[in-house]
Amino acid sequence: MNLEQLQSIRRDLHQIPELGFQEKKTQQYLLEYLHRIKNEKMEIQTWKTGVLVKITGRNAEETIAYRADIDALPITEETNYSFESQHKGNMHACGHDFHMTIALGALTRLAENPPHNNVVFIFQPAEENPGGALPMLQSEELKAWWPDRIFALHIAPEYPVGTIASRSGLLFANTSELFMDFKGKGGHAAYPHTAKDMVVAASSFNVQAQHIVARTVDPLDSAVLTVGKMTAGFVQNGIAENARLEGTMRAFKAETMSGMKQNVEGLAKAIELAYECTVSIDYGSNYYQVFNHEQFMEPFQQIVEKRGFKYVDCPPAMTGEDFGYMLRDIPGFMFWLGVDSPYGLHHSQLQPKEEALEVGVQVVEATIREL
Ligand SMILES: CC(=O)N[C@@H](CCC[C@H](N)C(=O)O)C(=O)O
Repeated sequence: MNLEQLQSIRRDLHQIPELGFQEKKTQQYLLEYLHRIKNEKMEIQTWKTGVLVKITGRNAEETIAYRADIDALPITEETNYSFESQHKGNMHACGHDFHMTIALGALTRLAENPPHNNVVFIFQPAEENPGGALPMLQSEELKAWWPDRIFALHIAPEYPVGTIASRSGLLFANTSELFMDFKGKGGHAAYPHTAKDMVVAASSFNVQAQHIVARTVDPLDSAVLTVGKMTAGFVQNGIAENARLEGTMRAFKAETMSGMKQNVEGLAKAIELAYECTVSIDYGSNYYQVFNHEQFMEPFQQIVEKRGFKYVDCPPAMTGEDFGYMLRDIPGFMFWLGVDSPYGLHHSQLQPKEEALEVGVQVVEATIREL
């Protein structure tokens, strides 16, 4: 498969972004492609909206797996691509269209010329939300094809095409979503003393919550508390009875995350008292840290450099990934693939360079054959 074919697949997938566990068209697209190239070495099965493919190795001693996530984000695309999202309000703004295309490219080459060992390709739903990796790990389908080793990639807008970045040990943080509902008393804007204003209560929570990272987390440790969405009220001259904050917390250490949750709960109680309201907290999905197993990193670096690409030993990031659960249970690693976009992950104008597709396919194929 050449770059033109990879681009064509990526552009098809880019137009049909679907949220976690709703990836029906994406699954259909993957299955149609896989059945077109299917041969006697390949087996295909589905799990919810995901797909698993096994290629039997020539002389298999073990099984290596490669995981690609397939879901998209509720972001309205602003790239002006001729092939922009046909699902208004959803976008492949985290590069999962790239991840799937690279998997299909490597799979096609390996199906034509099978590797020594068995390989399982995992097209996993719901990475962004609510998390597909953990239930997939517990599924009969994956248990039947349980791999000995596993790896995955994520596109990296900040690195040039041809650069691969990773590290031994911690790569991505522990994460917890944060959903908070504030309930007070609505009223007329001109009579604030008769109401309990949840715009003020939720704003106050968000401003004060910034002290949690700044003043309760050891400066030599690292954590994040970000509210990405805030909704409240109905009208400009009314007082909002309800407000909702939606965010995420990140920490490199699990105990730091527990401490932050205690502080969030303490502050919520203080807001209840101060603003005479009720506050409920839901932590949504929590992802386990991505921790790369040391034994793979040196051989992987050699595989990358042997193909003429640049390997960078990078610092850990505050991104999260439910692939962390897979690495908790199966030895392996994850790496960043440079795609050189002026706009970052989760941005409505993310524009990864498509030349990186070929780099990804070469590295994934070579890793499966040589690691
Ligand atoms: C690589 C990446 O961007 N992953 C997402 C994972 C989201 C986890 C969860 N929905 C949360 O927001 O905590 C990320 O935002 O890092």
